[in-house]
Amino acid sequence: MTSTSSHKSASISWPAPAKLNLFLHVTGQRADGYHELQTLFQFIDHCDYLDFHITDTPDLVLHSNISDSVADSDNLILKAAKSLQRYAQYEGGAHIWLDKLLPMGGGLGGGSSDAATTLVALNALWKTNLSPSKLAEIGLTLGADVPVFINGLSAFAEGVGEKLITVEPTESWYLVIVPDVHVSTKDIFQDPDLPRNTPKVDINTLMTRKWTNDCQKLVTTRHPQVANALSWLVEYAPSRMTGTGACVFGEFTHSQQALDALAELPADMRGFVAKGMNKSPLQIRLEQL
Ligand SMILES: C[C@@](CO)(OP(=O)(O)O)[C@H](O)COP(=O)(O)OP(=O)(O)OC[C@H]1O[C@@H](n2ccc(N)nc2=O)[C@H](O)[C@@H]1O
Ligand SMILES: Nc1ncnc2c1ncn2[C@@H]1O[C@H](COP(=O)(O)OP(=O)(O)O)[C@@H](O)[C@H]1O
Repeated sequence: MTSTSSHKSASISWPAPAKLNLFLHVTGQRADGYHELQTLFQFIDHCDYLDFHITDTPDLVLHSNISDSVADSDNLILKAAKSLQRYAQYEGGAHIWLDKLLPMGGGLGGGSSDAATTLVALNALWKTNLSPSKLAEIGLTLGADVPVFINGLSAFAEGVGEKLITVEPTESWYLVIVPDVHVSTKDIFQDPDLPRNTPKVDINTLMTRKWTNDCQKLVTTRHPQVANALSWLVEYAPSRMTGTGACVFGEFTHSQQALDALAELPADMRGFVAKGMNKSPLQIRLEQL
């Protein structure tokens, strides 16, 4: 059930941060059609926020500012809450408030992050006490990016994104541009022009190699808005796309450099400055309980 009510519980919000794919390689395709990836995930301090009010009755109710664009039956927050309730055979429920601040479908992983925050927060509030690895297993059924958000640490990922090794890339400052276009992950992975056989890289070479995104060429060819954003951004910093797009990010050493570039952003582009974080804001919130 969705309500557009603006009423919020008094509890302190739980963050659901965005991620960047600092690089993204497509290394193969599985028999079920899914693609094998190698990627480097880092969180940024730009988040959605969720509030939870637990109830004795089993209803799960979502109050959100995206109820017009995402139906309840599709919303990963309700799917996550239902999965946990079912797995743990929990008899109560929850009212959940979502303050959606992250752009949707931009390769920042907001939907997966909302799902991860729901699993982590309700596991704590319902006292269902599932281990992080069990939560990640439940999360993986909702989206390939959910496990890294549950794990809460920057990671080199393989498989479809579920095999995680913790790494600590530099916590740079990023100028993220949000092109005004929706890129369908499914369409990109179905396109015959997507390169699918990048040789696997060795974890020991990660930090010294040039970071690239195998989906970028295809997405910029299909979507001039993404190409325009990148050609503007590369004048200021090393830049590339996150996930299957559409967002692109430039990497800066100091916040002021990123803010100076943001101040020059053409009027027809939208963007924000964020800090890379190797420990996610969700993990930090959890440790404060
Ligand atoms: C590419 C990545 C990298 O972080 O990010 P996003 O750009 O979505 O954030 C993710 O792995 C996205 O994973 P996930 O969020 O589960 O993808 P979905 O939107 O569910 O995938 C839509 C469709 O894309 C295809 N797909 C997705 C992931 C993958 N490794 N191989 C695929 O072939 C499948 O056909 C799937 O049905
Ligand atoms: N809570 C949610 N927040 C955002 N998108 C959601 C949510 N639940 C389901 N979705 C669906 O997931 C799609 C992908 O969302 P998102 O995770 O923001 O992008 P991406 O996978 O490109 O990083 C959205 O277009 C939307 O249809």
